[in-house]
Amino acid sequence: MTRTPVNVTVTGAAGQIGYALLFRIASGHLLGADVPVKLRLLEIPQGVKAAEGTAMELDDCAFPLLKGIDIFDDPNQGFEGANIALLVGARPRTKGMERGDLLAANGGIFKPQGQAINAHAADDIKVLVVGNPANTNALIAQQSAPDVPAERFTAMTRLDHNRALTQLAQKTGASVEDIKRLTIWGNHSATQYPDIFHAEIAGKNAAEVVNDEAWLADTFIPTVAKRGAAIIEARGASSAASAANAAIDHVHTWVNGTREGDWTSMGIPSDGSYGVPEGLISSFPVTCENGTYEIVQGLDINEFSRARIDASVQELAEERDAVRELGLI
Ligand SMILES: NC(=O)C1=CN([C@@H]2O[C@H](COP(=O)(O)OP(=O)(O)OC[C@H]3O[C@@H](n4cnc5c(N)ncnc54)[C@H](O)[C@@H]3O)[C@@H](O)[C@H]2O)C=CC1
Ligand SMILES: O=C([O-])CC(=O)C(=O)O
Repeated sequence: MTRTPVNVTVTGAAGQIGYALLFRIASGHLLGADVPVKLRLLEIPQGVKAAEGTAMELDDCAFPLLKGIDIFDDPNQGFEGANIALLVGARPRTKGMERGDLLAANGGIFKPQGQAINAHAADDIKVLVVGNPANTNALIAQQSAPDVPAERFTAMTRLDHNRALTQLAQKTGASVEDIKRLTIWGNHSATQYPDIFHAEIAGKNAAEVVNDEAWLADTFIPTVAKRGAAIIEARGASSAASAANAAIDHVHTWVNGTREGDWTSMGIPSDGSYGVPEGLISSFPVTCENGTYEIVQGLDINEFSRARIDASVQELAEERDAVRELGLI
């Protein structure tokens, strides 16, 4: 039986992450080696020509699963029939820009995109927001799409999750695939909290294996939380290939499920679990099955973790209040 292609809309398609992302979507890494895709690339008018160049290269790969590429500069067309939307394009912070200016500039992108998703996307749309500030951009898009179930809007903390896995593996000499149940809580920002208290390394509690609270507080957490800045410092450009890889992982896990006995981290609208105010798009431990996710319940949160989760959630609440004041939600 021939499968109907899945429509995947990618915004910011001509950017750094877009260039690292599109070839992997087209080669089957996003949804699976047997799932045909059609790409819908959304750019601003100045980005269209570069997106056309990338589309030429995609054609030149002769990917068997790639059933079409269309390029748009109008979100209403870009999200038409979209089953999966990767919102990558965002307004970066430039010199002298205050946080409020950044939120306002991104509101000008994510509000109309949320409205376009509401009006034109397929009924089964799943949205991943990558563009920063990812959690609050996701909140703006979600609030602008009242007819789409809120849980379909997610923000990317999988890059943080993957960074934490490797830091922990390198510290303990374990292999990344032996590590399970690690969690990123809160915001995709320097306040995020990578939590190893429930993680397991080859079946043993990770915090007990590490047994070094000073390393946790002074090395592990800041290394993971500030990794984006460290990459910018070293590379002279922000994480692109690793961010694209994390976006692939996020959607692949959401659609195809978490592995047995493990969970992942996703920024999702809070249902009030773990004291995170309902509606904030915050990172939680989640399991995925059959294209849906559920927050892992019943974890004991110790004092060390509680203070850090609360601080990151407080930052999310402040960002929400700021965009509310700007009339964006
Ligand atoms: N959540 C996460 O873990 C991470 C998030 N990021 C964020 O991802 C975003 C993209 O990063 P890069 O690709 O490196 O940036 P980039 O600047 O190379 O590309 C962004 C692209 O978005 C396009 N764009 C801007 N406004 C748009 C709109 N309204 N509609 C469609 N396209 C639009 C631009 O023309 C540009 O081609 C940034 O906000 C970055 O901070 C980056 C790394 C990790
Ligand atoms: O700050 C940025 O643009 C990059 C980023 O989010 C990250 O690498 O985690």
